Amino acid sequence: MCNSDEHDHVHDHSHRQSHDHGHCHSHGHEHAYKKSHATGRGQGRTAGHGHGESCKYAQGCRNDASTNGHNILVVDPVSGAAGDMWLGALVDLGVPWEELTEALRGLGVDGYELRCDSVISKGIRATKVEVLLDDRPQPHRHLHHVAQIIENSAMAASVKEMAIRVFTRLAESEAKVHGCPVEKVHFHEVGAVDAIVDIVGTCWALAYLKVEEILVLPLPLGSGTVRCAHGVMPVPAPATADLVRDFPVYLGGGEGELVTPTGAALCTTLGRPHDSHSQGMPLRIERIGHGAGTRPAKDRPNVLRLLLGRREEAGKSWLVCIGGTAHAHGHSDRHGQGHGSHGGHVGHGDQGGYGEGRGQVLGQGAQGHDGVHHSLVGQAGICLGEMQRGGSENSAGAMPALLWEDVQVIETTVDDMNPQWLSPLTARLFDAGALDVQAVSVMMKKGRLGCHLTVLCPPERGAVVLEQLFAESTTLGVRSRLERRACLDRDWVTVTTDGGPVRLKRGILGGRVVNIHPEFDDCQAAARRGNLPVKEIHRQALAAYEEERSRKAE
Ligand SMILES: O=C([S-])c1cc(C(=O)S)c[n+]([C@@H]2O[C@H](COP(=O)(O)O)[C@@H](O)[C@H]2O)c1
Ligand code: NI
Repeated sequence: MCNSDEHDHVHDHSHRQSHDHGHCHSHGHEHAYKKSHATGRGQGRTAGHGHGESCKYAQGCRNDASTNGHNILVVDPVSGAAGDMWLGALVDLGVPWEELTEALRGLGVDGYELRCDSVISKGIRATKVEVLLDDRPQPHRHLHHVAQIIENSAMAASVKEMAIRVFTRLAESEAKVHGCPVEKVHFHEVGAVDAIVDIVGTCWALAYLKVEEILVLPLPLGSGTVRCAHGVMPVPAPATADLVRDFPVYLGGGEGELVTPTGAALCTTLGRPHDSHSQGMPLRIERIGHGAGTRPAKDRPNVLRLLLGRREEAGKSWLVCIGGTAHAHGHSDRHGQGHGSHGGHVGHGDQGGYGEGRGQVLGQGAQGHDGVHHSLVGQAGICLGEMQRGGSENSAGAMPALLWEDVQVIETTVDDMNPQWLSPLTARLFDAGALDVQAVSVMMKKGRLGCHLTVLCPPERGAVVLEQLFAESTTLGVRSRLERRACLDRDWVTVTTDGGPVRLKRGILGGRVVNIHPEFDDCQAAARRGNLPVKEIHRQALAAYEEERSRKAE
């Protein structure tokens, strides 16, 4: 889809293509039992039924994000992901159709009508959104034209930014694939409207729902080939293959093209992969939406499923077991989505502070060894119940919210390492991003005195930390787990002692100082400067702080 003299093939992301989420088929879904409404451009032209009413089966809209935790959207590509499926699923979640179409009309793009139907796909009710083009000719649009359309609209700046970001990635992938500069990429006349509606509509809807984080489950890429304007292309389509780099995918999962470039651009630009770091994330599912694709469902519903929930930071938590059934101990599949870990949480209540309580596990999205998405809607093993976090977290009402974050814990035990190497090892681990390094002496087999090392690091530093651990120690293997840690807010105040300035680190909970600690390095430096014992400087620093506090209180 590059518009250049030397490279002139037409990029027809077109309604008239015959790909699987194909846009040209009238109603490929099994059975449209309620025609909700359609709306057009211009004077709010209505086609279909009941313009002005909401999709009857869509859940009531709500955009009242509460203050505790944040809104998270889990993308479950049951049968793939395409732009129209995204939009359908969001409407199904409760995004009001009238407001969405009104916002899209504000783009000033003519020549199409939008349609929203409630359909049944393999026993699952879903919302199907279609962009129906009329005969008006469409201009060729390059990335900058699309960006201009979006910029000129009255949408919120955040929506514009998101949509342009998605389009830019799409165009960059096309440029890479077709070997042309990104400015030469053009969105073919028909496909451009489709993509504009799907991408801008999706970004608008995500902002409407106040979604703050998007997690994407492994994407089934499908198989075979897809026919488009310039011939037959392999599945995944080249742009899709480029866009899903760094995201968990699996080959197959159904015949034909399951993830389109637009669907891939939305998932991978706005979301992050659901991986070991988000396993076990406490989440309360509030709404579920299904967006239907066009091709007829075969062995599973042809839907994209969106789970909208709240990632909770304190108090009651729900556990979503994604990528596994509700086993306490299970197996892991070849996609690295462990099956057992969450069951372990529920059974033992020993990780991340989640107590035993009444376990709530939603098993879904399990993948078998053949790489096929086994757990279909309707087969998902759901054993739900409320689960309380253990310990002081239960008293969420009384205790101010804490900031919870993921932390990776890496452990190893060695009995053959020169203890002198511990010091450089520790330094390297900190350089690699470790938050803490602990070493304890342990008696190991054959009566050998060894060393048990525990390294804490942010999950994203895990790989680099591991590399250093293997490079600088004699270990042949490590254990790793993801835990949750809660930290107090911190700030610094500086006081003057007889040895000079010393900073004090304060720990703050709900606006109250609950911890205060003179920084040891500062105390040591001040002690040297003032030729005083460190403990004296420590005492002076606390006294100076107390004095200042009392003075301010008066
Ligand atoms: O026509 C061209 S150049 C074309 C390129 C690509 C690449 O991956 S490159 C893909 N497609 C197909 O177009 C349809 C529509 O995709 P949307 O994302 O716009 O829905 C789809 O089948 C692509 O594989 C066309
Ligand atoms: Ni292309």
